[in-house]
Formats: sequence, structure tokens, C-alpha cells
Amino acid sequence: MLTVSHLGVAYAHQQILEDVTFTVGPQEILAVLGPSGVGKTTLINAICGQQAHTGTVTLAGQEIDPQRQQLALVPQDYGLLPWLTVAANVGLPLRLRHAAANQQVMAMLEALGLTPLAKRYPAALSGGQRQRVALARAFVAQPTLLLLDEAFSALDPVVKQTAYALFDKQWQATPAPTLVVTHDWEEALVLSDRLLVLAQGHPHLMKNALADLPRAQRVHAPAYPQVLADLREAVAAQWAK
Ligand SMILES: Nc1ncnc2c1ncn2[C@@H]1O[C@H](COP(=O)(O)OP(=O)(O)OP(=O)(O)O)[C@@H](O)[C@H]1O
Repeated sequence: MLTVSHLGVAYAHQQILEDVTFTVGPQEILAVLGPSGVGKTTLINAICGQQAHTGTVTLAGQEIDPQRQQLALVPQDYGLLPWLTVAANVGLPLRLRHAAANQQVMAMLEALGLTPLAKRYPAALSGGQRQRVALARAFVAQPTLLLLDEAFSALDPVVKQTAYALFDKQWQATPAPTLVVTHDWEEALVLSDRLLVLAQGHPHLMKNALADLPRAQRVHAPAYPQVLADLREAVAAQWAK
């Protein structure tokens, strides 16, 4: 369980986040929605210890410590190291922990259809392939907390659907508390169990009405158009306040 209590972040004299409190269960995905500049990336950075903040963040009851806990962050640009091959990028979290990497890396490359690309460098990959490498690197060390910061946003709609399915398959294999920052309403409804809407630095938690359906079925559900319309309306009301 991830527990964020009374978290606040200020840059210079501007308060970006204030009194942000929520939990993410051990097998839960929370989508974080909010207008540009509201503080979504700031929230992710504060949670994983890259941003000074007030309040507390604990994972399984212990204060977050990236040295002791296995955190995985997939940033919007995927954060791949250009001088490492696909296989070396994917194995990085294991090597940083001095863990044997080969077998796990090969298995993860296979699971995400990346085996033929193992020796390529990121510059020689398409956007969708880079995104799969980033997911492979996030999942390879079986993280205890997974943070995705607009990790699907650069993909075209067709590749996105494939990426959601691959993400779902890997996540189901080793679920962990997960935050998915997104601008995309469909992504929020397809991937999440609950939604956290940020407005003026404050969080509003909402249920995902499609959460009981398997992720692959959500956009095809008869209720999907209505749920999407309701979500747009509810979020717009929060942002208008
Ligand atoms: N290091 C920094 N110093 C000062 N201000 C910052 C810093 N980083 C971010 N900000 C400001 O804090 C606010 C929140 O930024 P943040 O990147 O968290 O927003 P966001 O919701 O992720 O936006 P987007 O959806 O556009 O990525 C913005 O107004 C931004 O300009």
C-alpha cells in the first residue's frame, strides 16, 4: 500500500501541491488527471523522493527509500540511455542492484516481443518500440511501486491499444501499487481502478465506474460512452471551481 499524507510542494514562493492525501492499494492502479501545470509530475517526483516536500509518503508502512525499495518510473520520454542496447537498458535496474540479469532480461524481452531488437540502440527504435523497452525495464525488477508519467501519450491510437494490453499482462503477473499520470480520459478509464483529479493543487478521488471489467473489455462496454461523458463532466466541474 502506498500512503501519501498531507503532502505539499512549493517552488520558490508558489505552493503547487497542498495537503494531498490518498492511498493506493497493493493491487490498485490510480490514474492521475489534471490540467497542464497543475502538479502531476511534481506529485510523482515527490513520491519517489526526487522532490522536497512536506507531509509523508510511505510504502508498505515504511518511509519511501529508493535505495531499499524497488521503485520503477516510466517518464514521458521513456528515459532510455542512448549508449546502451535494448537488452542493457532493460537489465539496468537489476545491475544497479548487483543482481544477475541475463535470464530475467531475456524473459522480459520475450514477453514484450523485444527479443529481435535486443542488440539495437534506442535511436534505431520506433516510438512504440521504445515505449515497450521502457515498460520492460520498469517490470523486470518486479517493482514494489510503479509510476508512469504520461508513458503512453506519444503513441498513436493503434499502438496505444497494444501497449495497454502488454502493460496489463505484465502488471497482472506482478501487481504493485501504481500511479498512471495521463491527459487521456480513455487511458484513465482503461487502466485505472480509481481516479485522482488534481485541481488547484488539491486531490479529488473518484471511482472508475468500469473498474470491475477486465481492462481489454472496457472501451467496448455498452456503458463506456456514458461513463466517459460523466467523467468529463465531473472533472470539468472540479477544474472550474
Ligand atoms: N523546478 C521547478 N521550479 C519552479 N517551478 C517549477 C519547477 N518544476 C515545475 N514547476 C512549476 O510547477 C508547476 C507544476 O509543474 P508540473 O510539471 O508538476 O505540472 P504537470 O501537471 O505535470 O504539467 P504537464 O501536464 O504540463 O506535464 C508548473 O507551474 C511548473 O511551471
